[in-house]
Amino acid sequence: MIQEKEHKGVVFSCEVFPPKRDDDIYQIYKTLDEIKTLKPDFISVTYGAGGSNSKKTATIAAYIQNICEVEALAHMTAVGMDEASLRALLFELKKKGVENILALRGDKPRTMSQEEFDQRYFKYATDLIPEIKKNGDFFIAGACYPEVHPESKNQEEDIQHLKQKVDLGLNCLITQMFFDNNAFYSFMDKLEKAGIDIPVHAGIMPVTAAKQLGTSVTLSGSSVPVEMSNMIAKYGENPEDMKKAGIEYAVNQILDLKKHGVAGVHIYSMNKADVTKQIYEASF
Ligand SMILES: NC(=O)C1=CN([C@@H]2O[C@H](COP(=O)(O)OP(=O)(O)OC[C@H]3O[C@@H](n4cnc5c(N)ncnc54)[C@H](O)[C@@H]3O)[C@@H](O)[C@H]2O)C=CC1
Ligand SMILES: Nc1nc(=O)c2c([nH]1)NC[C@@H]1CN(c3ccc(C(=O)N[C@@H](CCC(=O)O)C(=O)O)cc3)CN21
Repeated sequence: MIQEKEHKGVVFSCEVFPPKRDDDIYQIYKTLDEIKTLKPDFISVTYGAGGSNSKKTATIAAYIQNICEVEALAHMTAVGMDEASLRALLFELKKKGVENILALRGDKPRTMSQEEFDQRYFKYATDLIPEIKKNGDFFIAGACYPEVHPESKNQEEDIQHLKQKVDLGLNCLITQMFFDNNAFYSFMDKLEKAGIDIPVHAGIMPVTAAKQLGTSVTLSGSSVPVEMSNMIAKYGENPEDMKKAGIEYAVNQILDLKKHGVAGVHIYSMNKADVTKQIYEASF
């Protein structure tokens, strides 16, 4: 199980996603074999929209936990689940030796109608956490939003909901990606005022290709600082230079976060072992 308290220094973790095609599973194992040499404190695995990938998430998490011998954090999204499917998935994870879960509400899957989404069984991550606790002794992480969740009216409301989530017994938080560290620092001040004192891991997305930014911003609503748009304007057309600049941007973010006493850094690796390795080596 992830043991935050015993950890000395800044916790380092990263994130992979299950391949879309079943026959690409060996590629992700190869990626994980490379990432594990960095000895991350944990590696998280995303969960396919609506549960289509839940088997793959559990399989990959088991590989991380049992073959790589790195703590695996399995993402779990409530949106397509009910009590029975949740229990079955928890049973499956337990059986595979996976003890850490990122409890998420989840995005609306493309294949789900708005009506189905509105009538979902678990409304929020807050509904999912007690169900997980009922079914075993898991380490539970949650998501948080330095620049406010896109569906929230304002930051006060968003932090109130976050406080409810934390009070249900979360062990740590992982932030949505952000490109402006000041957004994170001001968020952390507000969390302290709200009495939220569990470790917060800063989510860093290396933007190593210009087209990546569009998808990321659509998902997160994160603001793009002028340094980043300048970087894309300057290097966007040249893949090699863009990759270098994107890595450098992430490294600078991390070095500054460490100076400010961040508890952990979570790299949205996007299955790119070489990018993750370069960032790790330059910043840890
Ligand atoms: N896979 C990942 O690593 C990450 C995924 N996400 C995605 O972000 C989205 C949101 O997921 P979560 O943060 O888990 O959702 P959440 O359920 O904690 O919050 C979603 C929205 O509902 C509001 N809310 C929360 N609890 C509420 C309550 N009890 N009553 C009324 N409103 C409430 C929040 O303020 C927020 O606007 C999902 O689409 C998730 O998949 C976000 C960050 C990381
Ligand atoms: N709203 C939201 N949903 C998520 O699933 C999510 C977040 N936010 N924020 C944190 C991480 C980041 N995640 C991401 C970020 C980017 C892509 C993305 O760019 N996907 C592309 C291509 C991926 C590739 O093959 O390189 C896609 O077309 O799916 C996917 C998941 C998953 N997580």
